[in-house]
Amino acid sequence: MASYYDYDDGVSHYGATGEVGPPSGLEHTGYSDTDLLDVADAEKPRLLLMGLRRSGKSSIERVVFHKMSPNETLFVESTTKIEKDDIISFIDFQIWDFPGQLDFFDPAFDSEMIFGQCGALVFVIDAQDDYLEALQRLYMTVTRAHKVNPNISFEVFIHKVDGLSDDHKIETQRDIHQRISDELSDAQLDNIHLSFYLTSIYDHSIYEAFSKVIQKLIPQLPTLENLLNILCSNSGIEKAFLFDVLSKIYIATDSSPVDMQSYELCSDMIDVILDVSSIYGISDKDSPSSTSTPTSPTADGDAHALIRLNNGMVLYLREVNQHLALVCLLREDNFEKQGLIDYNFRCFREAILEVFELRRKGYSNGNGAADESRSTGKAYGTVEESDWNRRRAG
Ligand SMILES: Nc1nc2c(ncn2[C@@H]2O[C@H](COP(=O)(O)OP(=O)(O)OP(=O)(O)O)[C@@H](O)[C@H]2O)c(=O)[nH]1
Repeated sequence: MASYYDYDDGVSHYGATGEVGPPSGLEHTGYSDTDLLDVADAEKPRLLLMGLRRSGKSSIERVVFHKMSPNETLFVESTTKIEKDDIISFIDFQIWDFPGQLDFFDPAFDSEMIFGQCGALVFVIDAQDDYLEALQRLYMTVTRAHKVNPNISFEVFIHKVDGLSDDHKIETQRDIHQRISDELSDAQLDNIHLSFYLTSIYDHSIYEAFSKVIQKLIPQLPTLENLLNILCSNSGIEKAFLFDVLSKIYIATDSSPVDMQSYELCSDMIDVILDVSSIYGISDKDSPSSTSTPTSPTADGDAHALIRLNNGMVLYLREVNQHLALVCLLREDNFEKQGLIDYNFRCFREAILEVFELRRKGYSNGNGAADESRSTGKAYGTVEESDWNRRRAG
C-alpha cells in the first residue's frame, strides 16, 4: 500500500508504508563530485540542468521529482557542486544539477565526460531577470556540448513566467528565440536545434515541459502513441495520458492535440488518488500476498478510479503497473460500455508490458540496447518489480 512519505527534509514523497529510508520509487543520492562516477552511473542516460545562478534549476528538480511545494523552494540553498540525482522510476535516468557559476575554462571541467552520455540538456533562463548574460552562457554551453555530442537534445526553459503577462511571455520567447538563432546562424551552426518552453513551478507548465523533454529520451514513444491511439479509437476515449505516477510526467499521449486543461485535470486526478489511497487504502502489511514493497496504490496492483465531472465527461484512471497509470477523459455516454473499455485496457496493458519486457531483455543481455543507450543517452524503461528491487539493492 502506498503512502506519502516524509524524508528528514520534510518533503513528501510517494513510497511504501513502513519503509525505512528513501521510498522505493524515488531515491535522492545527493552525492556530488564528478570524480566519483562509477560504472553504473556512466551507463545511465543523463539529463543536465544548466543555467545562471538563481535561475531556478534546483527548484525545478525538487518540485518535479521530490514533490517539494513551490513555496518551499524559496529556502533552497545555492548549488555549489554538481549534484546528481538518480531517478529510479519508470524512467530510469540521472539528473545532474549544475551550479550557476560553472566555469567552462576550469581545467577540472571535463566536457567529454559531462556531455558524452548526455541525452538532454535543459538550460534554464530566468524570464523575470535581464537575460542577455544568460543568452551568452546558453550559446557557450550549446556550442561546447554539441561539439562533444551532436545527439544531445537542447531544451530551453524560459522560466518563472508566472510573473509575466501573457503578451510579455510571448514577446520574451520570441526575443530569446530570435537572439540565440541569430548567434548560432552567425557562427554557421544552424544545424543545432533548440526547443523552447515557457515554464513555472507554480503551475503545470513545468510538468508539461518536462514530459516533452523526457519523451524524447524514450525510444518506444511511437509504439506507445500507437497503442494509445488504438485504445482511444476502440473505446470512445477523447484523450488518454500514460503517466509516470511518481513524477506526474506523462510519458506518452494519443495523437489528438494536448489541451492544458485536460492535462491538468488528469494530472490532478493522480494526486487525488494517491492522497485518498494513502489515507484509506489497504496497507501493505494487511495484504496476505504482500512480499515486497510495491509502490502501487493497491495491494493487488490493480487500482482504478472514476470521477464524473459536471460537464458530462468522465475521468477514468487505471493502474498499468507500479510506476505507470493510464488516465483518460471520455464522455459519460461512452462510459456506459465500461466492460468493453476495461477489456481494451487489459489488452493495452499487456501490449505495453510486452514492449518494455522486450526492451528489458535486450538491455540486460547487453545485446545492443545497452550499447545504444550509452551512445544516444536514451532512457530504457523496465517493468519487472524484481528488476527494480535488484537495482535498488545494487
Ligand atoms: N516566481 C518564481 N520563482 C521561482 C521559480 N522557480 C524557482 N524560483 C525561485 O528562484 C530562486 C532560485 O531558485 P534555485 O532553484 O535556488 O536556483 P538555482 O538555479 O538552482 O540556483 P544556483 O543553485 O545558485 O545555481 C528561489 O527563490 C526559487 O523560489 C518559478 O517558477 N517562479
